[in-house]
Amino acid sequence: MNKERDKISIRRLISNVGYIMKFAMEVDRRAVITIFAGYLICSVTYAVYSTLFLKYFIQMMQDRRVDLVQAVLFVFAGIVILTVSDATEIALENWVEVRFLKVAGTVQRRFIRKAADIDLICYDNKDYFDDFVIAASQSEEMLMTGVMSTGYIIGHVAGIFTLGALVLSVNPVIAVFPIAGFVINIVTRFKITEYEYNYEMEYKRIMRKADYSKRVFYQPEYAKEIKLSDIRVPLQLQFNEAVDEVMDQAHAIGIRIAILSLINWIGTFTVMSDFAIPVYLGYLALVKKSIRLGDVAAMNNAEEGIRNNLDGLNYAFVRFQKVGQFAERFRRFVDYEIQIENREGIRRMPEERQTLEIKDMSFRYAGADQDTLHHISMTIHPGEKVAFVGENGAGKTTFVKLLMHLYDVSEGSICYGGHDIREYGTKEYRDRIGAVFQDYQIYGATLVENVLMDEEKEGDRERVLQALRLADFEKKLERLPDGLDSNMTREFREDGTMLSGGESQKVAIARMFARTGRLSLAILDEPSSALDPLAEYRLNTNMMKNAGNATVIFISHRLSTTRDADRIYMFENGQIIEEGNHRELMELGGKYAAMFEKQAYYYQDEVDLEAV
Ligand SMILES: Nc1ncnc2c1ncn2[C@@H]1O[C@H](COP(=O)(O)OP(=O)(O)OP(=O)(O)O)[C@@H](O)[C@H]1O
Repeated sequence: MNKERDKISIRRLISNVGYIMKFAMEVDRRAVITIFAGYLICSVTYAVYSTLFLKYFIQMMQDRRVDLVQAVLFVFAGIVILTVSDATEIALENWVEVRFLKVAGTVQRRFIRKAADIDLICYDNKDYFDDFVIAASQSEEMLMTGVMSTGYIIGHVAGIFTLGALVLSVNPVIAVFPIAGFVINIVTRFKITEYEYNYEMEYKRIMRKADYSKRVFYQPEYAKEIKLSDIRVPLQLQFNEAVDEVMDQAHAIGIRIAILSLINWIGTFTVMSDFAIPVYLGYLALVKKSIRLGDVAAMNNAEEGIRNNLDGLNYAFVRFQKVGQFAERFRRFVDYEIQIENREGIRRMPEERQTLEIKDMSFRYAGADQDTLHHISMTIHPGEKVAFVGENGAGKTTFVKLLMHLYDVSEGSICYGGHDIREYGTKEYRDRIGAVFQDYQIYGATLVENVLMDEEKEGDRERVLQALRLADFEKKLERLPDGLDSNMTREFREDGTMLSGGESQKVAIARMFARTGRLSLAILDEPSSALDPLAEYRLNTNMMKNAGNATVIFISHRLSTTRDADRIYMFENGQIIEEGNHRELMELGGKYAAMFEKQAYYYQDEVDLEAV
């Protein structure tokens, strides 16, 4: 966690709280106004009851101005006022709980929509990512705290004004006591909150490491390796170190907080209220005889009320401080302007398949100190089958991510049909591209949804069946309990289907076949890495046969799969160092030829697939 980024000025803090309130009003104006009005009513009625009512009652009794019936009626009126005040508060608090479930739902819906649309670049930036995770996980709590604290503040300020007016009308000196207590309280409380907040941030930073180790020990996908290796040792060490560090921090901050709390308690409660006020009121009533018995009771209650309201105000401010700090992230998330994903474009995508032209293009990841791709140029005509090869980390996946417009290029351009792809609406452009990446996912949904990657509509089934057939998944499909409706993963169902690595990859590949009719460009990033040689062979033949007129770009480390490509590009350190078809590159006798020969040597015993 970046400490500098967490430091914000008081002005910014106030503006952040204002931002949260505006957001809350936008989501549920009625709830916010009801909360404010409710706390205002509770506070004023209680202030009136505990002072004016009591004062007149005692004075009437003292002066014997009332008979029994009047006294009973007066008491009854008091009970009614008190009941209204308390009942409003209780009802309000219960109502808020329920109402905020609705607010939370609305906020979560908005956040999920935004998170799904956020640019990929944000996932590469640790700070953005932290902002998003924290903003999304704490948004409801923060909104509720912000609104409730504002409600409390309105109530407390109204209470202080009502009671303050009464105190000032009797004896202004009495007002000094709660104010002095308030000052001690606010200074110490703010400091305590600052310590607590810093600790919380440090805790999150330190525990991220520990959480990682914990996650690794709990999750099934790590279980095999954990049992079969000693990776647990460094992870356990990491966990222990994090816990020790957190404990040291807690100890250091704990002592400071304890001292401040003591000062706070002595200053605020003991000296100011329990001792100073009663003594001063006693002096006024008994020695100076400047106030009456009713006034003593009313003043004592008023002072207590003012102090409680000031304390409440104080707590509300402290909570504001937290809300304001968290809101910094919330704001960054809500205000983040989605750049690529929501781009509408100024040009419609052409209906016909077009040439893809990359012109002197370079790319650098955000925060990186050098380019990952350098001055790449190439032209891919419609329907061509093109292979990208090269060592790990050479930049092949980055290049296809740029072709899919998941990032904007840093220099140069990518053109489709003669126009920069930034001129097309992102969604419309991507709609024509099918991609299977190395890190595809199988989702906790039915098989048919996993292939369509969309809701199922009428007439989709036949297409999905055909796609699964082409992806060589037919045999497995016959064995699935509910066929296309089988639930994948055990995320939500005990009896969910767990696919093997190769089977999952076939489902991912079927996604591509399910769309081939509509595709202009099919991208396969090592589509056959988890397949056995036979399945790989079938995949390649099916892909070439069924891609129709779509341009196919595939990345592969097994050079036996690239032989039939129209053109092969060899990547090295973010540059293209060789290009041509298999025969040309072999004749060139460069890096491709050397790599191919090395692989041929290792795989010479591989099955003669043409014969299968
Ligand atoms: N999100 C990212 N942020 C910063 N650097 C990245 C990011 N993704 C990849 N890189 C870096 O870019 C370089 C190229 O990675 P890329 O995945 O494009 O290589 P590749 O040729 O596809 O490798 P492989 O064959 O192993 O899949 C690598 O050095 C990698 O560390």
